[in-house]
Amino acid sequence: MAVAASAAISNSFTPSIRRALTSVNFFSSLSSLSSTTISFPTRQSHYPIISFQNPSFRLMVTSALNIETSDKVSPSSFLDHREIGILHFVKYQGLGNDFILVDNRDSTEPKITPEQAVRLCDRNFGIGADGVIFAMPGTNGTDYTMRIFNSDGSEPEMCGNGVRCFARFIAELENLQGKHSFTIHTGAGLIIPEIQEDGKVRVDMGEPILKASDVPTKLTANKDDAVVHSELNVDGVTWHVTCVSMGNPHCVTFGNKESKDLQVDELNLLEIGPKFEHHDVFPARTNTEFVQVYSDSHLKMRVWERGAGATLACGTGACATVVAAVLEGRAGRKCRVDLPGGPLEIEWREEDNHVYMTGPAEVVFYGSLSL
Ligand SMILES: N[C@@H](CCC[C@H](N)C(=O)O)C(=O)O
Repeated sequence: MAVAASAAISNSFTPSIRRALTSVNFFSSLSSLSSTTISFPTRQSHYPIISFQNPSFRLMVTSALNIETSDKVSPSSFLDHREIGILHFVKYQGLGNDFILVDNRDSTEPKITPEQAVRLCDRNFGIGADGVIFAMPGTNGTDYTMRIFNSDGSEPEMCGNGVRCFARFIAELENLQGKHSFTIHTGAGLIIPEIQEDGKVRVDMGEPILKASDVPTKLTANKDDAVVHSELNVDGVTWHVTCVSMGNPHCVTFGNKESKDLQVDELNLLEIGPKFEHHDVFPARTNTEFVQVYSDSHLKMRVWERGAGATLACGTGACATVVAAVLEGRAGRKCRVDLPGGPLEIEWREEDNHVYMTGPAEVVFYGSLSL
């Protein structure tokens, strides 16, 4: 079985990668090893090859770590192959929030189902990711459409770290270098990422939605139409919450009646997170951000994501956090938000009411699978 799968996969690689694999007798090693390292005479000095044997799908990945470019083989030549039954993907991460990116530009139907996404996202039995993202044809005149499945198979409207990865993925697919900007249709409307010269991606995330019924939350609005610093009882503890949608719902808290200023490292996120996510005041469930204020322009945040649990970062969550901090009078409009996976720069601009997010997005590895 392993050899058959490997043979199919081998055809998906560029000739130089195939030569390298063949030269170390890769295919016979696949049936007995779960992990091995291969020297590559191509664009990478050492290519760790990891194979997963799984009854429901077969997968091989090639790591993109330690890249030393030495010839003309480009990642897009790998992605260009289109064998029937074989799905190529690239795994990306934005501050440790990781995604399986699928080239879906030839169809408006996602190439994998939510159920398959759950299996692929599994960190023990699959590739491991917080979600699967599809790069699709544009809608209403946009360059592209982005759809995403969370690791639980649900489909959110938007993903901030994901859209930075999406922009880098498009640049790779289209073989673009340097500064580039795209218009992307998402469930949260038009999103415009711009790849900067340094490789980071700055994203116009649009306007935050504050109207309680649109977030959505059943909590009563107390500041115009918005829910700001409102009391929410979660498992006997009264938390102060501000509700913000960045296309997807967020509940932001800086503390509760017992501990007014949170020490976010002390939180038991696994216990408290799901109680917020499934609270009956959030009809579409919610993402929750627990925030500590360092200064007027520096916040620290941990997140419990709807449909994905505790992740290392959440872009829409960082945006919602700064909006909530401004509404509660805790910080200015331009902040650095520290997440477990690293910092994001966020600005809620007064001039256009848009939120701008800047941060990294990197390839982790390339892979192929037969579903
Ligand atoms: N990690 C993402 C958010 C992904 C969607 C979220 N889990 C939801 O269901 O709304 C981000 O970086 O924004």
